[in-house]
Amino acid sequence: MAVYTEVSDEALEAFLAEYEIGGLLSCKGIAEGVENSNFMLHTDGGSFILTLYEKRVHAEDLPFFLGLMNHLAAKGLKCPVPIKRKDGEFLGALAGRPAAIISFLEGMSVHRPQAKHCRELGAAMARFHLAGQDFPLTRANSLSVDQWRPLYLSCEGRADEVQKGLARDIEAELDALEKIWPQNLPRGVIHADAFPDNVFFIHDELSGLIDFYFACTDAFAYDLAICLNAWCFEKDGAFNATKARALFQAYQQVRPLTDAELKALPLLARGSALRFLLTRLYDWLNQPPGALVKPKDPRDYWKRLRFHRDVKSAAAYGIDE
Ligand SMILES: Nc1ncnc2c1ncn2[C@@H]1O[C@H](COP(=O)(O)OP(=O)(O)O)[C@@H](O)[C@H]1O
Ligand SMILES: N[C@@H](CCOP(=O)(O)O)C(=O)O
Repeated sequence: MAVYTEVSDEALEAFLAEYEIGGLLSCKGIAEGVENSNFMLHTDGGSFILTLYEKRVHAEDLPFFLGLMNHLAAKGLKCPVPIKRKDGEFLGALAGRPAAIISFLEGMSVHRPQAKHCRELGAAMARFHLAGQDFPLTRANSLSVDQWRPLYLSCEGRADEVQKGLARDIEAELDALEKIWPQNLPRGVIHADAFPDNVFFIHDELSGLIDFYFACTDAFAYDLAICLNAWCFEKDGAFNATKARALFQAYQQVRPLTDAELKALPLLARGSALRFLLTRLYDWLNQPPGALVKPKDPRDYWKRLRFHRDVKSAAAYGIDE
């Protein structure tokens, strides 16, 4: 369960007194999620999500994340809105952690995405990329190519504990990708974690994106490569070209990809697979004793990485070049 920090009733009451959202009716921990402690909050003013930011979120990045949600919502994108405190700030502190309240978004994530969901996602990602273009803040991607080797080294040569051969493959991939990682692609604000658990639907219609806590300034096509890996592979690891085609077609109807972006896609997909392989590997090898959050299996992303290594062009993803 993703509640790492407990909150006392007294501390919560004092925290809520800084807002104008009415009195507390209930507050319950939310089981889903990996990174932060989340609570479902009901007050006289409505339903909200209370988040206490944990290990991977740095306090100095929070104005970017919260400001971005506010900016996107103002532009009509479906996403939570951060709630302002009486002092005009989005961010406060609770139980020794930075904390914020955001609006509750109706909808449910889909466990087995179909092509129609990928189509909805593609259009939403393109709208998101366009809506972020005049967001004034920037944030470097702290999990991009230059961070992958340090992340791997922090796993202390233990990759083969997960599966024999993994270490050799990761090292070869790092050597290759560090040399040929695409530069100068169209860039702007990307979500960087638009996995199915972070996209809500109501009756198969996308009702909003959540969890902007990996958002950063990077290549738009890299964001799509992340979606490709997260949405277009089956549970058994098989690639589904119909879903990929739906994702890219819908994206391109709103924001056409440039030739350079199309050419770079196989590499971006490899890099995206390596990025999630590495964070999952780290979490797998560093499970805190008694942790209730089950780490995700890094091997799923190893399979994706090997798939993309053999891809020669974006045509393999169902895109007409
Ligand atoms: N604005 C929101 N509206 C409704 N539910 C939300 C909202 N934000 C988060 N949640 C719920 O909390 C869960 C965890 O949120 P998430 O931001 O993904 O956490 P983490 O960053 O810890 O992974 C989500 O799966 C969802 O159930
Ligand atoms: N999406 C990442 C893990 C981050 O979890 P989230 O709940 O913050 O999306 C992965 O699948 O490795």
